[in-house]
Amino acid sequence: MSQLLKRWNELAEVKEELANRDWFFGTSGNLSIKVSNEPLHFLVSSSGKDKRKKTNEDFLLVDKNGKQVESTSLKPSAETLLHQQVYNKTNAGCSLHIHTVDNNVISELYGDAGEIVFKSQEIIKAFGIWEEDAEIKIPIIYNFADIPSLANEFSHYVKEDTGAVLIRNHGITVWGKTAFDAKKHLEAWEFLFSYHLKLLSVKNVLRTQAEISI
Ligand SMILES: CSC[C@@H](O)[C@@H](O)C(=O)COP(=O)(O)O
Ligand SMILES: [Zn+2]
Repeated sequence: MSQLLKRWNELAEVKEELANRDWFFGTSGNLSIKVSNEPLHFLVSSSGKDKRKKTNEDFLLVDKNGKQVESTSLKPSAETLLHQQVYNKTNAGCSLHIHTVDNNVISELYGDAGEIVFKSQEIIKAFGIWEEDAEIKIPIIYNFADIPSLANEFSHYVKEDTGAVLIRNHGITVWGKTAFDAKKHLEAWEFLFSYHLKLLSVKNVLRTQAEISI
């Protein structure tokens, strides 16, 4: 099997899993996977498609400048520039972007602080951090409508082969050495966001109940 087909199948499998989690609301989200280093070529999702559907037009091959390698009527994701930053600046092999209600709410709650820190959660081990009471933080950047400005802001946080950035009221982009790593990190981040929001809302209910019973 060619490297291209292998990577296509790998990305298609990840896309299907994220779709099964219902993480592609209203055509949002995009995915990419590196196919070769020299020249740098990666598969990226086609723009504007319903990512829950599986078709043979789901991805197209682009180069380090985000240009189609072969002539096609398909348009690369509107956010291809962010994926380019990942492959041009690191040795990552896969980059995933999704919009969820939880990641949007977290980004709005902590957007002014510019980051959110999580600690003492077992799932932090999914990021390869094994110390007791470990901390992990994710930066939150402004959602520039102009994609080159967004990609420029995003690039300040693209330093290692794995990482993640929250874009305020937009979504999360996670990258990793492999598709397996990127998906694992994405799931761990969404777990942390969901846990945190649930904890805040339960605490709020308990506080209200305590106030009523005074
Ligand atoms: C309809 S979601 C908004 C889009 O502008 C974008 O943020 C997104 O995630 C999907 O864009 P796409 O061009 O399909 O990759
Ligand atoms: Zn998006």
